[in-house]
Amino acid sequence: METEDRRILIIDDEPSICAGCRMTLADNGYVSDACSTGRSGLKALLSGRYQLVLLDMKLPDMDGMDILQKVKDSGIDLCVIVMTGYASVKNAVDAMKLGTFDYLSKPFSDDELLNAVALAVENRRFKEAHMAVRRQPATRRDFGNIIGENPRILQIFDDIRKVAPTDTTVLLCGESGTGKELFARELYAHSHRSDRPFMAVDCSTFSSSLLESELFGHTKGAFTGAVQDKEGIFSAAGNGTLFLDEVANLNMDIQAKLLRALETHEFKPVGASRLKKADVRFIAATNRDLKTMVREGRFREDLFYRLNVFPIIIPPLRERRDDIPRLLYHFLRQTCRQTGKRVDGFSDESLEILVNDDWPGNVRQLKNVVARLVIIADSPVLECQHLSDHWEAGPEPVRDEVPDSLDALKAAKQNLLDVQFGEIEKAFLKKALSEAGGNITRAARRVGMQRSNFSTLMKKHGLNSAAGPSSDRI
Ligand SMILES: Nc1ncnc2c1ncn2[C@@H]1O[C@H](COP(=O)(O)OP(=O)(O)OP(=O)(O)O)[C@@H](O)[C@H]1O
Repeated sequence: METEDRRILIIDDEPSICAGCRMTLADNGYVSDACSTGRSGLKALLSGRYQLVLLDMKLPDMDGMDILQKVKDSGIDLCVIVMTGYASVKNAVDAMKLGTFDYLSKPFSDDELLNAVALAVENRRFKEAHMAVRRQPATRRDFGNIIGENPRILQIFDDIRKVAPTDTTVLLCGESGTGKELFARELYAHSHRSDRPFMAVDCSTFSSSLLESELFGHTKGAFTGAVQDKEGIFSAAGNGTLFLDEVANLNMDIQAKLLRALETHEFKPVGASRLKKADVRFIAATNRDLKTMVREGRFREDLFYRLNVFPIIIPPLRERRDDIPRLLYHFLRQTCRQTGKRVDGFSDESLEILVNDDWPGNVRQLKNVVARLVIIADSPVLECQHLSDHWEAGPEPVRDEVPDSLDALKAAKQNLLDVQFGEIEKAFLKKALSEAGGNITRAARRVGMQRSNFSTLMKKHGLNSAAGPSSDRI
């Protein structure tokens, strides 16, 4: 974007902003022009000469949103950085929904301007590179640590291959145990920062005050017990990658500090008066619906858009059942190696039950179940009998984060009840079916339910009538 044919346009009615930006950009090798009205700016943009625009949202003759909409309608592929006052951050977020890449809150520093432009340039290069390169057929050869051939997993490998070489922030979303950390590590391994540190922080394991000092460090005397300066994870990550797990657990105060770190790559240790720089690549993960949290006012909207630049959704295991046999055999071999025990495989019947299970704890639960089955196995083939032994050991607890508000506590309680009640409900259906020899009508009658309700519940739990005598819960 530094060359003459890839100019930057600044549209702002304040001459001092235009002049200041142009000077800073010129000092750093960028070529730019400026327009002081919306109409002249729009005309210049529609000429197609510009690939990046710094756009003021409040112009005397036109609204910035109208300009954005018209450019979008024209089909011109433009990277937009919105410049806005603090009062209109909401407006800026709306603009992001129209395809805006970034926003700068006025007044902004030269560094903030240059950071935003550099990110936009990098994003542009990334998009161009991948438009030019023909899509490679999905292959899993270079993802040796991850077991999966399901099309949605292969698509994730493809996405990781594309996004890993950039410094773009990635948000991994998926239920607990789906493999978010594993995918984060693969992303890191495929990035140009793979020879630098990978630091993982579980945001749910620290109290808010401790987390701030863990992340950003602290100075001596910053709080009781801070007997010396301490480097935080941001500093320790050096020029590496920071994996923020369970990012939904950050409180509002730390969210604001993280937002600054994401925007300016600057952070302030607790008790320090000066900002420090950190050139870190961020990967975040969540098992919560951040959009809902934003709607409920529990997660900052601007931080959400900052994190959600490149979301990767990891499906729960029950939505990729074709991978279950591969995972079962992978963990079977792994446990056999670790324990020195010889178990060759699963009987067809037990495999079918395992494949049809709901796996609320996803791959982590499956891994633990296989380990337990191998340990208790007394024959080279795992039979249904072994599964029922496991079932008596109780369902796998689903790990969850420590709630940080009354609402979150209630949601956690409901979640736990749903999971545990679901298990009881399923066992109840299986028992009734088993006692009725697999006959749905008789099973429903025995427990005093209408057949239609009974069979709806069976569908909910993925049971068929054969799930009677032989089918036991894993
Ligand atoms: N596709 C997979 N292939 C092999 N192992 C996997 C796969 N997915 C997950 N695992 C294993 O399952 C366990 C849980 O994975 P991981 O910790 O990455 O999940 P997570 O989504 O980050 O969980 P949480 O949200 O609870 O932190 C790990 O031991 C991981 O190695």
